Amino acid sequence: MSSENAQIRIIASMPLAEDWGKLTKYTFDYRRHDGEWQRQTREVYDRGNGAVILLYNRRKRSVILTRQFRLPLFVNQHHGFLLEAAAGLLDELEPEERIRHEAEEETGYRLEQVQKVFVAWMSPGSVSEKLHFFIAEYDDSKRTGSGGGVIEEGEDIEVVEMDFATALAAIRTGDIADGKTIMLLQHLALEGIL
Ligand SMILES: Nc1nc2c(ncn2[C@@H]2O[C@H](COP(=O)(O)OP(=O)(O)O[C@H]3O[C@H](CO)[C@@H](O)[C@H](O)[C@@H]3O)[C@@H](O)[C@H]2O)c(=O)[nH]1
Ligand SMILES: [Mg+2]
Repeated sequence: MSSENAQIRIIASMPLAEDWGKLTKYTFDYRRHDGEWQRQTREVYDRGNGAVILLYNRRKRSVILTRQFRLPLFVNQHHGFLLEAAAGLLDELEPEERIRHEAEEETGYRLEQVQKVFVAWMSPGSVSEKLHFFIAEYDDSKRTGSGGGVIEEGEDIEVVEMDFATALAAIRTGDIADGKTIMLLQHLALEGIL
């Protein structure tokens, strides 16, 4: 973060919470397009950057998803069990290294080749996370275990193999409702990969 440039001056930062993630209230001066400076405050939630991967199989025309409980949804009028592409926080690792590790931990597939497709900010008004998107081909020979995540960390991940057509239909019905997962499924369709 640059604290000062021609258009932005950070005036103060006040930690509101420093626990799992960091919630900070920033006061900054912003120079508007008409040249006037305006003082503003914004809360920023920082819990690091992340990576996500969609596993696909051309022959079976299928994808590998995970289903796990997500508390933030549960407290916002959803049952909480969300279908998602495998994802994780970087924790100091390079995105490609992290996502290979995460894919095996969560889905049980060990992938040699992963392809980076794009980077996106998923909630830019409040969350600082930058998310790195990957895809990779899987087949049964790459299966090393049953996945499921790390019990000690409270993970209880169900691995779901789904027809690609069923997954695309599930976006329309709302059964797949996770942003990063929708983006990767649509990427496979748009690029004609599946
Ligand atoms: N103690 C504690 N543990 C937490 C907390 N939040 C998450 N964890 C634990 O931290 C681990 C995070 O797992 P990852 O696989 O690394 O991340 P994720 O939860 O799947 O996904 C996150 O990253 C994605 C990609 O950046 C995001 O898309 C997703 O929203 C989420 O933040 C899990 O074991 C989870 O239980 C918390 O507030 N307290
Ligand atoms: Mg995860």
